[in-house]
Order: sequence, then structure tokens, then C-alpha cells
Amino acid sequence: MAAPGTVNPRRAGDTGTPLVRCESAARTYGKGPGAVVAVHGLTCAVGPGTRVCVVGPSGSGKSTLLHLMAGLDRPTAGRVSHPGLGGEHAEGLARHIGVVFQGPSLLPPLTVAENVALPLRIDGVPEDEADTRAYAALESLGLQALAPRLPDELSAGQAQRVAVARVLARRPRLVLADEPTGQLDHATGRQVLSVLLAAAQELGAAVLVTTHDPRMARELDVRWYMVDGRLVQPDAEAGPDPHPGGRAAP
Ligand SMILES: Nc1ncnc2c1ncn2[C@@H]1O[C@H](COP(=O)(O)OP(=O)(O)OP(=O)(O)O)[C@@H](O)[C@H]1O
Repeated sequence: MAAPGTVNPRRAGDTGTPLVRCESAARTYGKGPGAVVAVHGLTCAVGPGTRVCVVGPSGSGKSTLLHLMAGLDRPTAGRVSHPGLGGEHAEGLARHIGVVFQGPSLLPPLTVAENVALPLRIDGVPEDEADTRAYAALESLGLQALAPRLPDELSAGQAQRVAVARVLARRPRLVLADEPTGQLDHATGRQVLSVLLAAAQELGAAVLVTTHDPRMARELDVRWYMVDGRLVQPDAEAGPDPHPGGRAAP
């Protein structure tokens, strides 16, 4: 059995150069006696096409790990790198990594279509092409009828599916979703997750989703369990992983 904090990359479906790799990565918030070690020296990797779920209770460090992987935060010790995404330059990474956040994230004054097109415009995609790609992303998620609506005219589940469309319209190679179903009822949450997984599969993107809900975790191929800022082997928590290669059985 691997040391605590280490996830065997093979179990994570490391079938190519990892898109993201953590090597003894740690994150401590604050200094001195009040310092909080949110993540303790984690070693793990996400390979192309892999679908990983990080399962753990509130406060176990899931968001911190996701932010480190997204390049939104830096480890206070150890290293996080993105060898399969062309290096470590933040701007370059942002083009390849899509992040879905837990709460409302759509801009209230913009329509759904404008919200989805905005990141493309920021990336420098010409307006017509951005609009076309935004509409195509909405259509592929069955959301085209929502295109002219404002965010406050959507249900929470619809808003979260639009947020997924916004991320996927940029065609990322790695999708990191932080409790994307955390504010939804179970049935709606499952629907959002299934839309996210199907769209990512269509794109060939790897996915890492965090959740505190073990029922959601079953929808993913590989599960990592997080306790008090440490990853523990699935075997220790829930028996053998049914897909040790990290990919769903066909
Ligand atoms: N900016 C911060 N400053 C200080 N402590 C923080 C900060 N962000 C997170 N923490 C602490 O780090 C630990 C891990 O937090 P984190 O948000 O990563 O956990 P989580 O598993 O994602 O929780 P949740 O499921 O509630 O979102 C917690 O003890 C939290 O209080």
C-alpha cells in the first residue's frame, strides 16, 4: 500500500503524460499558531481522459487541492505541474483548464448566450465565432431554449448546466469541478453531473470533480478519498476500485 497522501498514478488512469501532477504538494493558510494546513504533501496525477472524483467531508481540503491543480493557488511546499498542458505559464494553462464552481457564477446582466460567449471573447475569439460556439455548446447540452434568458430567470440546476456549457465551450483539456452539485437536490445534481461527464467525454477532456456525496462519486471512474488534507487509498475506505485502470468499462 502506498504511503498516506500518495495516489498511485496508475489507479488514476495515467495512460499518457499527466495533465496535472502534484508532487508532495502542500498548502498552509496563515502563519504561526493559527496556521491551517489544508493540504498535506499530496502526490497524485490526472492523465488524459481520466474521470476522477475527490470525495471527502467539508473542510477536508478538496477545494484547496482543486485550486492548486487549476493554477488558481500555489502550494506552500512541494510542486504542482502541468506537463501534459504545455508547461506552467498561467495564461497558457487557463486556455486548457476549465473550472466549474459550486455557487452561482453567471454574470447577472448578461443573457445565457452572452455568459457562455464571454470567456471566448476574452480568449480573443472573433464575436461571430464566439456566438456560434456558445450556441453550439448550449445546444449540445440541450439548453438552446435558455439562450436569451437572464441568469435570474433560471433554476439552480439550469444555471449550473449553463455554467458547465460556458466551461466546455472553451474546449478545455482538463475540467475541474468544485462541488458542482453541492447546492442542488440529488436528482438535479445527478442530471448536472451526467451532462458534465457526457460533454467532457465528447470533447475528450479529463475531469476531476470534488464532492462530499458518495452517491455522486459512484458516477466517476476513479475515486480518491480525502480526509483532513490527506488522500487515502480507496481500498482503505470503500473496497477495491472497480476500474483500476481509471477508465470506465466499455
Ligand atoms: N483562505 C483560507 N484561509 C484560511 N483557512 C482556509 C482558507 N481556505 C480554506 N481554509 C481551511 O482549509 C481547510 C480546507 O478547506 P477546503 O475549502 O479546501 O475544504 P473542502 O473539503 O473543499 O470543504 P467544503 O466541502 O466545505 O468546500 C479548512 O479547514 C478550511 O477552513
